[in-house]
Amino acid sequence: MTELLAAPRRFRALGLMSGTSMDGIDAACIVTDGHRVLERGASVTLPYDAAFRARLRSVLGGGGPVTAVERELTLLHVEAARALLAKTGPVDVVGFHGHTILHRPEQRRTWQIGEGALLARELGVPVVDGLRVADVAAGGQGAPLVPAYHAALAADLEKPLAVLNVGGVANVTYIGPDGALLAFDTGPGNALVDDWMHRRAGLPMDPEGRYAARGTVDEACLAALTAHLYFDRPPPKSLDRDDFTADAVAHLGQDDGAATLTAFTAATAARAVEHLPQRPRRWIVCGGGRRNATLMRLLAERLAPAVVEPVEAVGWDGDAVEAEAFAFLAVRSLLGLPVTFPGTTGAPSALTGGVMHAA
Ligand SMILES: Nc1ncnc2c1ncn2[C@@H]1O[C@H](COP(=O)(O)OP(=O)(O)OP(=O)(O)O)[C@@H](O)[C@H]1O
Ligand SMILES: CC(=O)N[C@H]1[C@@H]2OC[C@@H](O2)[C@@H](O)[C@@H]1O[C@H](C)C(=O)O
Repeated sequence: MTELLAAPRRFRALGLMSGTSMDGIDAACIVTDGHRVLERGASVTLPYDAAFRARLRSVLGGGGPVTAVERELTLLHVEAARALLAKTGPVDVVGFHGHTILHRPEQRRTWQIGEGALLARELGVPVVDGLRVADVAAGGQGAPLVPAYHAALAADLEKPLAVLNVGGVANVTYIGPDGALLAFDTGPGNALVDDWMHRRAGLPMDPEGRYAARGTVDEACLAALTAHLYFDRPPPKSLDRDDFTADAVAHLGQDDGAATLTAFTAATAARAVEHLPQRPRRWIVCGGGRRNATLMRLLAERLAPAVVEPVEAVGWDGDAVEAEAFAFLAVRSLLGLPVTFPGTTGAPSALTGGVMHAA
């Protein structure tokens, strides 16, 4: 407590995120008082090699031994954090997401692997992890967590506004004219397309959406995919990476499959509108999916007349938003401020969260 009282009002914080795409670790620094984003600093990405990605994939679901992969994942986070600290200089706290290997909020289970204590020891900086745990224990979805940061970043932007993150899974944050938040996972992001490209073309993704652009959307398959009851369910709601499969497109050719799965992501993100209190006039898109030109075109078509643009249009860094968010949430945790809200995770009330590991 004395330590907390002595702590600076402005915190330099470093956030670390290993997302559902399993493409690597994003690390970013910000300066914040836990309410406002006072400065956004440098960021780095440490990509996973194919062999580690395969090992990480092998522990998804949590059915087998995870210790060795968890250790390796943590040491890769040490490497990513050190690379960033070399650019930014020392920080007060690190926010560590870890990697989600299981997410079953209806069973009050969510599991992010990563050893916060080891990371804190190696870096010599206090680490906050376990940011989803208290929320899920209280009956919340434990996700999405980033909306509180979207709201802080969007403080001066015109509302209502929708922020769409297209990572492995896609999630939306709606910020109403009064600042009220409504957030949920909309459906698949890039994960199904990535897996499809991996199987059919040996590629980690559909670069810029070029394969999807050459293909034709199979409307019957798209209808079968979007018939899933998840999309009718009102929020709060969240997804595990592998809640959807590409089985419905298995018989399609490489390009038509990519086109149909990309349309699936766009169609379900657009269906989020059904659950929003008002139609946003502007959608800003972060996450790797904003680099997929075919996806961006389909989103613009389905959300018209709303404007759809990458978050760079408002000066944010679409690759760093999630890592920055975990820096922000770590500071909020340190200050005992809420990190989840009834409108974001369905938490029964605004809740703080996170587990602190001393350096
Ligand atoms: N140039 C590109 N063209 C097409 N797709 C791209 C491109 N660059 C990145 N992507 C897509 O973005 C994905 C990575 O996105 P991102 O880093 O936002 O995901 P994440 O942080 O793992 O996910 P999550 O938000 O689910 O935690 C890649 O797997 C790929 O599908
Ligand atoms: C359980 C889990 O790790 N969920 C991720 C996933 O990836 C995107 C979407 O699904 C989102 O709900 C969440 O990540 C971001 C960082 C979040 O919590 O806001």
